[in-house]
Amino acid sequence: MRLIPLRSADEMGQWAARYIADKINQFHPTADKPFVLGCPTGSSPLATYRELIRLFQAGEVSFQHVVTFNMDEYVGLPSNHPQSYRYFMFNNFFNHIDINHDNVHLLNGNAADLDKECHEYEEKIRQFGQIHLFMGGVGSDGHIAFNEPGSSLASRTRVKTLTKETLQANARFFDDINEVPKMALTIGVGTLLDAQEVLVLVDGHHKAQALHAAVEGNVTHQWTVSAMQMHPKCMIVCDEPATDELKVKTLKYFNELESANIENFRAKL
Ligand SMILES: N[C@@H]1[C@@H](O)[C@H](O)[C@@H](COP(=O)(O)O)O[C@@H]1O
Repeated sequence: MRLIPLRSADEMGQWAARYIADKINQFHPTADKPFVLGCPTGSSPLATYRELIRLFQAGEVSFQHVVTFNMDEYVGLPSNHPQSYRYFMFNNFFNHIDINHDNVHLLNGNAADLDKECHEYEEKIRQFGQIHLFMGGVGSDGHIAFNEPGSSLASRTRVKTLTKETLQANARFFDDINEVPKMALTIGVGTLLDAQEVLVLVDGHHKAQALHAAVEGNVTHQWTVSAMQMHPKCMIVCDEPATDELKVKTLKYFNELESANIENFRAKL
């Protein structure tokens, strides 16, 4: 696991966007060989999407041959609801880049048969072989996608009931906590572990315990982000407040490991 300790959420966005753009460009995607990107929603990836749009506008990356799969979606929200993850993705990202909308995959939280929807989603991912890079955020309770505490670390895409903590955390996007859907469709921890590479964004003091669990804790279904310790290629990008619960020694270790890369990245900004 790599940990990239940066200063701020904006800097995280610049790092992650540059990393994703470089990956796409190095892959040389074509219609027959698209780059498959996994996408999260939430406040954490906003700066990354903004920066990816800027890189696209500057001609530094194209999404013409990029296929996307989103991590999760609420159950029962109309697709044009401003808090649906479909709406979020088009509004904050897809409408501003050159992606072919046929290449966008989002779970349908209004499907008549939700289990079938989840099963078919996994099948669609398999048809592309593998997700090359899955970007994710983390909840303050350590959930990745909507894999709430207690989720099987071998889980696949399925319906999940959201915890009270998640409902409370996401209430800020709705007028009333009772409007937050109580269920969601989410890729599983196993789905994420199958990706070739995972990039996790962790920002803010309220995520400090989750970061501690991810980096210093044991692998446990209580903090599903900790499963990323078993991934052969996972990079966690964080800001300063998120490191509040890490041991000084841990932070020093990762700072030293990454200092040349971080200096190099800042020099190019
Ligand atoms: N299902 C989403 C997650 O995919 C997201 O990573 C997390 C953090 O959200 P935020 O980035 O807004 O803190 O919470 C939500 O519940």
